[in-house]
Amino acid sequence: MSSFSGIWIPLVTPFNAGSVDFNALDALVRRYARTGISGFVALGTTGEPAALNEHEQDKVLATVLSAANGLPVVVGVSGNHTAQLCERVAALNTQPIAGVLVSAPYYIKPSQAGIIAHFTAIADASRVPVILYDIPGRTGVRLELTTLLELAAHERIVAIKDCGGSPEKTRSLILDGRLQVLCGEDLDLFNVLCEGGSGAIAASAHLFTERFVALARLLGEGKLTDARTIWHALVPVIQATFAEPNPAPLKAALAQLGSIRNELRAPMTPASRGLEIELQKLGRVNTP
Ligand SMILES: O=C(O)C1=N[C@H](C(=O)O)C[C@H](O)C1
Repeated sequence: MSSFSGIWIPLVTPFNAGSVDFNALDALVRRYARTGISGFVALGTTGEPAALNEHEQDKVLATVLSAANGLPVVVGVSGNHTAQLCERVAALNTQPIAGVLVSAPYYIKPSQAGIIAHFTAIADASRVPVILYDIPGRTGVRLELTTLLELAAHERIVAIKDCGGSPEKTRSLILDGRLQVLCGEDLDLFNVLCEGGSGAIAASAHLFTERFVALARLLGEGKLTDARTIWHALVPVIQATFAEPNPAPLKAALAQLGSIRNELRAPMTPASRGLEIELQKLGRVNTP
């Protein structure tokens, strides 16, 4: 059975003078692959996939796969045209990927029955595991608990990236036990892992990655006091990472570290100067 647990990094897509910076992406992935993370998400929300054409998306995936050093790679898939997404997933299945991370159809607000049919069609079209991505703040549509429990019966739907905003729903899914629950709301990470979540897909884990890994390990071992110390130091970093639209703060922080250029594609804009200064201070405070 595939395991979606531990800390997964939903990678940023570096740019340089308007083009995708594949060298920077390659170097990032090689570095993170040595930090103890469980895997990567390519083309997740943080990777600005809507700003990439198909050729760029394919090349990003190829770059991540070749640099991941054997770590599993999940690919983000989003859209609201069920048949087209089934074709996309079937095409992705030809790649050595660990799964697809599929968000609910955005903008058009289908019924729960429509959502069940959508995910079922995609899971039927896939040979690799499907991770549901519940993020109503971005898609405009909630995945109700009954919907998720029905989808959990599908043999290829094995996990959820949970940004659903409902601790009760998260708890019910953990107790149900059929879907591995990956926290997708970084500030909820400590609580979700304590409740029995399997891990996290956390954009903020681009920063102080080893500490996120240690946090998950310590909580798994029941070492609450040590885990708390790490968590309390990470909270301001996570807050700053999401103080402005993701991935702008993250790209500013990674640029300060010299890993990438501080560039996004329109309509996304770079972090404000004030936040850049705050990120710089946090980097100094948190650097051992
Ligand atoms: O790219 C992702 O996957 C993530 N997206 C969330 C978001 O941008 O809302 C945040 C999460 O940390 C990972």
